[in-house]
Amino acid sequence: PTLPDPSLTGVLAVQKQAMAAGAPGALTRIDSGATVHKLSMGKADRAAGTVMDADRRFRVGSVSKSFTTVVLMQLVAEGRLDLDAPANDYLPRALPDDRITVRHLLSHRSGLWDYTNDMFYHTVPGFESVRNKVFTYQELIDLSTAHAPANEPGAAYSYSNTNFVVLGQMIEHITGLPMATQYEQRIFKPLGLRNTSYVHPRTTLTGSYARGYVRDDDTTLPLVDSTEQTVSWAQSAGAVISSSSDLNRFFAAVVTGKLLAPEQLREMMSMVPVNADGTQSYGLGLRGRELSCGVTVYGHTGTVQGYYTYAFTTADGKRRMTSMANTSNNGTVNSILGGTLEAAFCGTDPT
Ligand SMILES: C[C@@H](NC(=O)[C@@H](C)NC(=O)CCCC[C@H](NC(=O)C[NH3+])C(=O)[O-])C(=O)O
Repeated sequence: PTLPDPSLTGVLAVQKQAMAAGAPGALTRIDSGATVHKLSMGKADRAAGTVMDADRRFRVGSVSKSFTTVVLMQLVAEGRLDLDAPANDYLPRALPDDRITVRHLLSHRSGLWDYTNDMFYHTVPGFESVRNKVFTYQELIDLSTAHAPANEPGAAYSYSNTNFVVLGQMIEHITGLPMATQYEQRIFKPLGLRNTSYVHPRTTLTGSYARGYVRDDDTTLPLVDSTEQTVSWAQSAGAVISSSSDLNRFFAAVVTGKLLAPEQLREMMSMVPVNADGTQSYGLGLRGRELSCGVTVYGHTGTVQGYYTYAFTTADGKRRMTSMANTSNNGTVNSILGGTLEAAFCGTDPT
């Protein structure tokens, strides 16, 4: 089906509402065939008064999970591991349950507790206590396995950062190479993603970037500049830095088979509904969203201190959109920002 044209007034209205709800700034980039739309407003740096622009780099949070998945699925294609084998076959230290498979980790069905639930129970104190910390994968996994699992392996979808920390440890254990090298050699370099990097545990962003501001649980308190952090609490689950242009190019490359063989792409895009009306689904390290105009888009969302991201493409890669607002711990901003999907892919206005 041909998609309606994007509604640029719709994107601007969504971004304006996101700012009214507390985001210092917002950016959106739509690539529709050869046409590029770049929309931005507000501030990239509140103290300096620097205006936002759509080319700035930012922390993408869980969109990193799709990058980690591509690396892992390439290893599957190379015969280095089997999706339905026990994860314990490929780890330096066994998880408590041998029934957890690699696929369970990729689809958030392992039941492994998400250690960030405790780590960030109090948003700003939790952030301040880890922002300069460097964790090993094992330390994060141990934080998780100190808790009972959320469900039996395979029994339910329960989103957990722990799953993708285990997958990062698994990839390094199998290949003997750091995730940074894997991302660079298998994705960043082949696709020419010059504004994408994995610099864990370095805390600074380079080049032109947006600063991020996390909101305190006490919303009467000022925003906290959360731009510099190791993101060691997330690593292969959330530490990639990228840009709207690079994320649009990445997801188009994924769905058009530039990074994965057909069998592995089919596995990654085999979606399971995760909400009551089935409009939201999860495949392997990939979110699916069915929009009001009947099109399903594929990609990932991201939430890291100071940054909300939506990065999605149509199944044929012809239209893709990345949207970011530089605040977090503000559910209103996050759900408002999701309105850019409707504007970009269905041409609707949020009026
Ligand atoms: C949901 C999202 N997940 C991610 O991007 C991962 C990497 N982020 C998180 O798990 C949230 C960490 C806390 C953020 C903090 N929140 C709190 O501290 C809450 N007390 C904040 O909002 O800055 C996804 O998959 O789409």
